[in-house]
Amino acid sequence: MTTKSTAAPPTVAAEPESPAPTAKVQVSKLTKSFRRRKESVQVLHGIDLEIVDGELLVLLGPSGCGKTTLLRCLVGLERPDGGRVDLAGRTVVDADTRTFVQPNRRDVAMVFQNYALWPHMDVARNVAYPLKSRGLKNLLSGGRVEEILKLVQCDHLADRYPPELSGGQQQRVSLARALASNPGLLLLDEPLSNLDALLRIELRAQLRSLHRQLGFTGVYVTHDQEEALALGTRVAVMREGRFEQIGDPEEVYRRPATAYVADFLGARNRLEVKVDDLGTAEVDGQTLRGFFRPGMPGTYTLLFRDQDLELRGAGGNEGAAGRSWLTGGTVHEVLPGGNHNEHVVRVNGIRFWVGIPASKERYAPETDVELGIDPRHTLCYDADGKLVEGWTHGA
Ligand SMILES: Nc1ncnc2c1ncn2[C@@H]1O[C@H](COP(=O)(O)OP(=O)(O)OP(=O)(O)O)[C@@H](O)[C@H]1O
Repeated sequence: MTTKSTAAPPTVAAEPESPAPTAKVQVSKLTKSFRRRKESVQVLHGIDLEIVDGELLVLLGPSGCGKTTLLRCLVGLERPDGGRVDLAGRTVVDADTRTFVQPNRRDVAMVFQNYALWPHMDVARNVAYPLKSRGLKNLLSGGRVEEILKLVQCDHLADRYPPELSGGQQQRVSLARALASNPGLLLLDEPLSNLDALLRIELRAQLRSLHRQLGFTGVYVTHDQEEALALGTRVAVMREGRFEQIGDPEEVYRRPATAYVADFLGARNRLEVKVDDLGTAEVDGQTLRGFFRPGMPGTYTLLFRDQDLELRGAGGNEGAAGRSWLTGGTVHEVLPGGNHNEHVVRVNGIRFWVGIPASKERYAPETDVELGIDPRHTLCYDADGKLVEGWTHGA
């Protein structure tokens, strides 16, 4: 038998505290509106953000959610209406005191989607430009241009002009130009989105190792979730000018805090369910037993990633253990892919995308199928779109 102890809990020798990392970038209550015709449209709604030294924060979100506007406020190309920005302890924006430091007086460099190199300067002069304009003579004479061009594997292009370069080479050079002066903050606005798929992946890897080697502090804008997860030391998912979730990339991917984040990170298959007190879930006239634990009646949204769903022929009994099967499905279309064949399936008018490994059976259009769902690979959200934890025995 155990008895409750009334003794004071054992004391643990205090670890010597490591100094709290200081914020390199501190943004508070940042707001920004634009005038469109006669109306004012608010694009940033009181952004609060801290970025520590060496972090590469990725801003992820759909078109129009305010990612670029936030970057432009950080570099000084937009003047915020309200709030404050401190870079390395120096206030560069403070709406209350009407402080606004011009872009060339902030220690910030930016890489643009369209490279923005000076066409009349060769590569070496493009890269040297920020060193000259900031009067960084030591870096100039110390071989910084050659060094940084070598790092981005463009040293052999030093005397070429931008129009003579491929898109990938131009973007490497613009990265070298941005990094040349060791800026306190590097901003990257969809730098890879003009490149073809293979080059994107190659440059993504190169960017990651550059970040590892140089340890720069950066903010990287993209609407590509793979890019965000591959590059970010932290990921911030934006929605209509606010942060919906900020966190470790793995955490944001595994446990999206809201249905919006889950949907944006690939959980695009959706089932609305009504659950009774015993944990029995009704899905369009079908019943799922044992999926929910008892004692949490209500209406929930279940979200699934394509690769977490399974198919089997109608009336079949095969399939992985632990799955529940929704009957009455029909394969609508199949999109063959390299590793996965995407099956578009309809069950009672609800559309699902099911990614079946290419090594497994591929179902022809019009085949009657059942859809396998597994609580261990299901995300559950309440009526407000908030993540529900501990909703199933199976997870
Ligand atoms: N100068 C401007 N004048 C008026 N509206 C603007 C201006 N700049 C941006 N906007 C509007 O602000 C909103 C946010 O734009 P922003 O470029 O920040 O979005 P985004 O998330 O970067 O989108 P994308 O991924 O398409 O670049 C959009 O609705 C856009 O039309």
